[in-house]
Amino acid sequence: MNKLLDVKNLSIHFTQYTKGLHKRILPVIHHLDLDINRQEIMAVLGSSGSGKSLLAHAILGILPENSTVNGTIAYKGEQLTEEKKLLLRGKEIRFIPQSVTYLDPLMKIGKQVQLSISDKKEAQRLQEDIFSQYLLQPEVAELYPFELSGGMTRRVLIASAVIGDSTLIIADEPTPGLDKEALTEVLQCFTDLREKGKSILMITHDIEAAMDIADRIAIFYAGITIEIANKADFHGDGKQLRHPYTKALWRALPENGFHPIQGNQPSPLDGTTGCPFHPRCPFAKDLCREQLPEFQTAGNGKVRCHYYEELQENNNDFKN
Ligand SMILES: Nc1ncnc2c1ncn2[C@@H]1O[C@H](COP(=O)(O)OP(=O)(O)OP(=O)(O)O)[C@@H](O)[C@H]1O
Ligand code: NI
Repeated sequence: MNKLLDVKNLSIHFTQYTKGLHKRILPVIHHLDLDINRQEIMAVLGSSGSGKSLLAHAILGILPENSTVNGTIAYKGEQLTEEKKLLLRGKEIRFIPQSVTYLDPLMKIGKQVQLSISDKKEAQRLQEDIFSQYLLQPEVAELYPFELSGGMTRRVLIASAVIGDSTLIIADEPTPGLDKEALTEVLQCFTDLREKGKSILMITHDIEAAMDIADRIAIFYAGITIEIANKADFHGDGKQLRHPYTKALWRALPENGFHPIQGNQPSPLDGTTGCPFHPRCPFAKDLCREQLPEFQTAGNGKVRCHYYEELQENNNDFKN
């Protein structure tokens, strides 16, 4: 079976208690769908707050206590239960966290990396090997997290995630703050890992990095997957792209004319009905305001838009 991970209709809400102990339910993710094949790099694109990190945390089983998850996550064809997540986390499924605060500030770097190796006898040797592979000087093992530069910290986080036998690597924003050279290095490291048979879920804001190395790209908007496209769909005038938001993201790139997108993504508390993009969509009709579109197969991708076929045909008239 080619499919490694299959997330269907995932929703997450948080239960909060406000002043006077009033209970409030905060629905932050509604309909996330995502699948990853073996030996594939799947990028997840979406603006801040669209639910990218929460999806990663749901797969890993590290969501906060006050969260409730619905929907299904299958791994290798079987339901990924909380017990299984605990068994696989840090072993078959590895995580490169978004925040460097995941490193223990009081533990030397070498020791921290060794913690992720199950064969304790081999831990030091493997850690030294991986450091040389990631161009980290042996002395780095003796440093504390605050002594590392941004680029070095990223490399340490990546090195500890790829050490040993993993099948799926989830990288949450692995590239911000890197200079061009370090960025190329990190992206190359991901394509090497794919060559070695691993699958990678790469969460990013960087559409260009995504297009550089991903096989497919999933686009999230306000906690909903609105499109899954092949890398090849991102070219020319964007005609192959299906959702108006994806088309708008494409057209906002400097090389495509820098057409900005007006407005903001709705917050979970706005109570926006229908398609979450409708307040910003120049093509929105009554149906878009009333009903959330189904996530449907469209060519070799998927889209959640009532009028995507019409839009694909009239791509050149696209205005925003
Ligand atoms: N513990 C929490 N309690 C309440 N709301 C939360 C919690 N964690 C996240 N959220 C909300 O869920 C939404 C999605 O958050 P998430 O961290 O997944 O976004 P993201 O796409 O990773 O954004 P960024 O690009 O900024 O990292 C946001 O609106 C966020 O405020
Ligand atoms: Ni995030």
